[in-house]
Amino acid sequence: MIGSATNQPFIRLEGVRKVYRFGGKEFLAVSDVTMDINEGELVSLVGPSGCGKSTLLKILAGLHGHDGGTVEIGNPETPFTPGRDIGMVFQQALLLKWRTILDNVLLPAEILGLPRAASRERARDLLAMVGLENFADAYPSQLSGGMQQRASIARSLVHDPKLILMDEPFGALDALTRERMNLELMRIWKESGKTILFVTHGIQEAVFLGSQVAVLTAGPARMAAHLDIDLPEPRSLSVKTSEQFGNYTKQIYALLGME
Ligand SMILES: Nc1ncnc2c1ncn2[C@@H]1O[C@H](COP(=O)(O)OP(=O)(O)OP(=O)(O)O)[C@@H](O)[C@H]1O
Repeated sequence: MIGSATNQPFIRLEGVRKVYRFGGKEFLAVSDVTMDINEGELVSLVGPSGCGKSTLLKILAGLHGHDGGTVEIGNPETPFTPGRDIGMVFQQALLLKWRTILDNVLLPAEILGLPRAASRERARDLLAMVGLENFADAYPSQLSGGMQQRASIARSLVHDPKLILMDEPFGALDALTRERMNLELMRIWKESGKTILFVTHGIQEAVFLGSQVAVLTAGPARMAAHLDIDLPEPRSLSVKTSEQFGNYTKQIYALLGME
């Protein structure tokens, strides 16, 4: 984990509120979310379905506005340019089927008009980092779901963004592949040093991956807690059987009223 040289957090959310308006009606999706996130953290956002996790991610991505509170990203040491500095990973890999894996990974660099040769080199390095170096010229249909999701993680990193937003990236994968992808993501996070926000329904997944876990309660989203997760490093799957891990998951179940 890289620490920020400044005392100012990388992300500052203060009393964030979001109202959806449709058909003359209003729906309060996020009522009051306050949290600070330092650079280099992997923060899991966990909470029940419909509690506003994706909405919060979309606000951070600049895809949705907010109706109250403040959202600030960046600090004097690490300035932040919204269109340039965000990488996104969704539940589905959303690869373009007519483009090779390498060309899919290159897409954000192309859209941003980054230098071609350097981007290709970086894309190849990223494919190696996610274990797909031999699939650069393959097409998405030739890859398994887990491999496609690894390609989409490489794509989210190709333009070297400062913030990666992940919305249930492993939700569509089978249980074993999901565990393998958790280990992969852990390694990629350590290697890249990026700030990552990771939305999940999975309490175990949230604790296993997060350096911090933000717990949101049911709609409208409110912060129930923001926990620091202190588990032995490097984390391996066996940590899930430890008492410490069990205590964190129990605490989150209790916060969600699911004891
Ligand atoms: N574009 C929209 N217009 C109106 N309501 C919306 C819109 N997007 C989301 N909502 C509502 O806002 C609430 C929060 O949705 P959101 O997708 O943020 O929740 P979530 O916690 O990510 O859910 P899930 O875990 O099931 O994906 C839900 O009740 C949803 O119906």
